[in-house]
Amino acid sequence: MKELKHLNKYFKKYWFKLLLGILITIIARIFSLIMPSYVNKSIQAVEEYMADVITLSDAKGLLLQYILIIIGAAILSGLFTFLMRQTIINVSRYIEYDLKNEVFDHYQLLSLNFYKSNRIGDLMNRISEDVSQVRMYGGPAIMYGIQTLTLFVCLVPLMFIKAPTLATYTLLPLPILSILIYKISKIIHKRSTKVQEYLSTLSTFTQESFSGISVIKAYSIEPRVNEEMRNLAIEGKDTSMSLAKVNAWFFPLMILLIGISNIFVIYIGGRQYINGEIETVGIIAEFILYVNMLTWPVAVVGWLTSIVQRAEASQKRINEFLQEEPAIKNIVAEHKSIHGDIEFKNVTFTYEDTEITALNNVSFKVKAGETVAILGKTGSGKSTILDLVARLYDVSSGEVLVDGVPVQQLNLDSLRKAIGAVPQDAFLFSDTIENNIRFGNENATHEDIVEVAKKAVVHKNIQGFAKKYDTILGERGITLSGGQKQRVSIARALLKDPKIYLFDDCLSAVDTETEEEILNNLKKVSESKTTLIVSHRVSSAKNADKIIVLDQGKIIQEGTHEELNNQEGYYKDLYINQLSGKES
Ligand SMILES: Nc1ncnc2c1ncn2[C@@H]1O[C@H](COP(=O)(O)OP(=O)(O)OP(=O)(O)O)[C@@H](O)[C@H]1O
Repeated sequence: MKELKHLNKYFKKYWFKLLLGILITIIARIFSLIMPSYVNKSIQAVEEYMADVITLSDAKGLLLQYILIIIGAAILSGLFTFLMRQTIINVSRYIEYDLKNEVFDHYQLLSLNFYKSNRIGDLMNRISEDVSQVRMYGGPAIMYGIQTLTLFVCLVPLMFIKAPTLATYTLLPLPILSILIYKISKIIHKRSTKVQEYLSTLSTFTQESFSGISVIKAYSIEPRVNEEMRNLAIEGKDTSMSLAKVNAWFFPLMILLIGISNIFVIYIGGRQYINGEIETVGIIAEFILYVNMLTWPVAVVGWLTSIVQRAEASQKRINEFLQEEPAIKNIVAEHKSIHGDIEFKNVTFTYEDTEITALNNVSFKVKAGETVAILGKTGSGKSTILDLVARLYDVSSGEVLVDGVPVQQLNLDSLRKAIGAVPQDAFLFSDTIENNIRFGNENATHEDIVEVAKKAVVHKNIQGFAKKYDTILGERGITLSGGQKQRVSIARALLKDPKIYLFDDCLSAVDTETEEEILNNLKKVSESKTTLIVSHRVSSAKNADKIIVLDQGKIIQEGTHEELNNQEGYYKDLYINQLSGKES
């Protein structure tokens, strides 16, 4: 139960509703207890009439009175059972909602390293499946727990007062039922976990098959994929069958044990009645009703134990992530407006997971408003520079300064709000094109969006779609070509109108003519903005105020287009190659 202590704050938050729910549960159970004794009384009244103790009209009057009481108690018990679900189950839904938000908010704080070291499926499972398991503890477990406790506290003593020997025999099979249900619940849990795991494998497989359908078709590997699918289906059938088999035991077992209890009641009760140890046959009917009322709560004891164990295991997994400290911490509370000067001072950076030193003692300065292009072979550390400016990672040694202040000492929100980043693989959400661009500025009007789309040279393409700016983009924007996606992503950054632009090879998928047009537009837009452009093309770099060439994490050349073109080296070779149309 140690892990579940995390939920205490939520129980405190909803204490009133919870307490009310507990009271209502107790009242609902007490009303349900009224019925069996009045069934007994009704039979007793008939017995008395048959023995000529009371007249027919007295018997009728008594029966009517008892029936009305039974109906009234059933209605009240039903009403309170409804209210019980409305309070306790509602509280569990609130807790589920709060916990999901808490986990999600925490996920948002965690840095990229966390996402790399944990699978997305695992993150999703903890926020959905595990939170649902925990909800069962916050709702059904409490509700059935209180119900069972109330019934036991009220009913068992009542049964012993009415007929002690009969009560002993009636209750005898129930603990066995409880233990059996507990054991079966555990097996059910194990097997349903396997089914869950299987389902997530299946969904990953199908998702990949559909996303990669063009590769599958191009390589003509449909038979292999079909075979894999067939094997997965067989595995799915086997795991589901093994779950169904054990599930099939649940209710028959319950019915068997209720049956045994009922036989005890009838046999022992009948003998006791014949021997005159119990005064009325109505007691037998009353006890049969008690047995039926007790069966579910007794079965629930076993079920509850396994629910609590599962909730504990799930909360443990949730807590593991909640206790994860964000690697990038925002230690400065006050916001600051950013001007746009950037400086790298002897920056070395090693990725923790791969231990690759992406940048090695890199130093350079960019004045606010300047444009700097970063070139170099693939894997030379270009994107890493942009990531460090946005403080997606913290440097291993050296300093990244923005406006002369180390980025760690800037408010993270201020820093990131001042940056408009266009990543290498433009990510678009499954939403309209307009909303995807609006991401850059929630308050922008349609006209603003059209204006930036024009600057990013994607307006004409968008106009070509039937629904224009309202075109919904599929998962990862599959309805757009690579170049269109890049340009929508550029429009999004332009709309933000930030102080610093970080363009990461974001024109790689557009033709050189469009590239030229976009670059001209960007030049106008970014006149007073600090701009870092990562590229493989000289055409994107030649107009920059400064060009930096990286190789294996080190700066090997630095200067303007003219300067670098006048010295032997990577830049000049690249320029000549690209001029003559060859690929570098
Ligand atoms: N997220 C990451 N985790 C671990 N290693 C990484 C990560 N990103 C990059 N690296 C490694 O760091 C080195 C520099 O990568 P970076 O992406 O900065 O290069 P790049 O010059 O932008 O390459 P490209 O031109 O291909 O985009 C590479 O060796 C790469 O494998």
